[in-house]
Parts: sequence; C-alpha cells; structure tokens
Amino acid sequence: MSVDPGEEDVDFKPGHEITSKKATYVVEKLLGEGGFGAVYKVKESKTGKLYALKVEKKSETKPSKLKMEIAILKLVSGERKTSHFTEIVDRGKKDKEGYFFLVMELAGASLADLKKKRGKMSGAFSPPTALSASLQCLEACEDLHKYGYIHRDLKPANYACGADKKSHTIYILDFGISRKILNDRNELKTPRVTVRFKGTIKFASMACHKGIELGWKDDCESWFYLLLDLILPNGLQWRGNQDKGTVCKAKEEVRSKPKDAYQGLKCWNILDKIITYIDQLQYQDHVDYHYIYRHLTEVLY
Ligand SMILES: Nc1ncnc2c1ncn2[C@@H]1O[C@H](COP(=O)(O)OP(=O)(O)OP(=O)(O)O)[C@@H](O)[C@H]1O
Repeated sequence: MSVDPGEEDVDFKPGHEITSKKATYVVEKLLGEGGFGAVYKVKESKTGKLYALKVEKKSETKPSKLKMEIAILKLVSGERKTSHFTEIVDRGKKDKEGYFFLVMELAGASLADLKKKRGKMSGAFSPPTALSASLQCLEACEDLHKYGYIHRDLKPANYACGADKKSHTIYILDFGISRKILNDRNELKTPRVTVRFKGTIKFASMACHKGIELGWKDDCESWFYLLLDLILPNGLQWRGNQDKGTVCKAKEEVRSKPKDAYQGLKCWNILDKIITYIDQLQYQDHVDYHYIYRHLTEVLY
C-alpha cells in the first residue's frame, strides 16, 4: 500500500538532523505540537546556536499555513527597533519526506506557561507586570495590522518572552489562522455573510461567536480578554467553559456588570474605558492604538 507522505506524521527524535542549503540543524527536543505540525528546539551543528524549527506536513488538500507564517514574518521584520516577531533564520522543504520547515529565532516560555508556573494560588500576574506585558502584546498586534493582516487567535499561549538577553521582549507566535483582510489594491475585503468559528473560545471576540466577519478590532477584543486573563486574580470568569453560547453571555456580562467582572481591581474603570472604546469599533474601522496605550500607561505610571 502506498502512503501519501503528506499524511504521515512528522515525529523527529532528539539527534535527528535536518539539512538545508545553508546548514544542518540537530533536534534537541520537541517544544510543542500544533494543529498542522510541530515545533522543535534545534542546534545549528557548526555554530552551536539554538533555534526553533517549525515543521509542516505537506498536504494535497490544505493550503500551507507555514507559507503564510513565513510571508508574514518576512513582511513585518524590522517594523520596530525591538521587534515583537521572531526572526527567520532559514527555511526549506523536503520533497521525499513530505514536509516544509522554518527555522526561526528561539523564544522562551509562553505567557500561558509563565502564568501556569505562578501556581494556582497566585493565579495572575501582578497588575504592573500584566499591563506592561499586555502593552507589548498590543504593539505586536498593531505591527501585524499595519500589513493588513489579523491574527484571529490572540491568547497567552501565542505570545512568548524572548530567550536570554531578550527576556523582557514579548514575541507573537503562530500565524496559522491569520487572515489578510486587505485585497491586492489595499482595499478592505467585502465582509462575508457568514463566517465559521475559528480560534479559541476563551479569547474569541463576540463577532466571532456570532459568525460575523472579523476585523482589526476583533483582535483587540481578544487582546483585551488576554489582558484580563493575565491580570484578574481569579482569571476569566468563563475559564474552563467550552460552550460557545455560555461564554458569549459571560463576555456580555463584562460590559453590563463591569465592577463585578473586574474582581475588585483598582484600575477597573480604565479597563472599562478600553473595552468600551473597542466595542464601538466596526469591521472596517482602524484602531487608535495610542488611545489604548495612553490608558494602559495611565494605570502603569
Ligand atoms: N520561535 C519559537 N520559539 C520557542 N517556542 C516556540 C516558537 N514558536 C512556537 N513555539 C512553541 O511551540 C509550540 C507549538 O507552537 P505552534 O505555533 O505550532 O502551535 P500551537 O499554538 O501549539 O498550535 P496550533 O497551530 O494548533 O494553534 C507552542 O508551545 C509554542 O509556544
């Protein structure tokens, strides 16, 4: 029986070598598996430098997500002095084995991992840490938006601290379900009548729950839930709930009963101002990020 190489799982063991035109990378360990492949920590054999290598199985039926990830990372590189995007180091494809790979800058722990490490008792980050981390998360989102893309899956697991000397910089990861909302003439695409749910229930915007086309403001709404997830002592009220309807209702309650929703946080009224601003935006609207940064820094300093 012939096996389509695209359907085989990519499962590299430590010591496995991946050779490109430029270098050989030796697998150290698996960092995580996504919906369409896996990410490994690798060492470049000559220099000993460590990188992250993302692999995607080739598929006859599904468009390559890794190709889009590469296109986005190429576009946004150099957007800021301190970039929130991992640098592309190398890339290639292995026709015989049936996979594409991307070698990129190695990031450290994700915000979700860091939050977990703090333990169940403390729950969230301190307000200053949560706010300054969120500010960087929004900068990354703004940089992506400048190029006409939306991320559609912003959550603590998709942001990571930099490694070593870059541990104070936050990186945005995983553009697997990002979407370009501008067409080739740089005009906003006409919104589709219905849209299937994509992303993560806990952080999805209300438009996403309701099957309405997502715009820049929807990433900002997800970012806002990320901020709450990091800052609220007990986490988001709807954590652990996988019922889309119930979660959507709980998100509505953040608006109708803000004082309760913000669990006694001193800066609750500023957070309420931010979500009120995001909520009045429409699909086509550009976001005034500086309005949000201003409010965040007002709380921070
Ligand atoms: N450059 C990187 N440096 C370090 N770790 C990374 C890097 N990129 C991704 N990872 C880690 O690898 C794991 C898998 O990431 P990936 O982006 O493939 O998908 P995912 O978010 O787990 O899944 P899905 O694609 O289904 O959303 C995650 O734990 C992520 O933190």
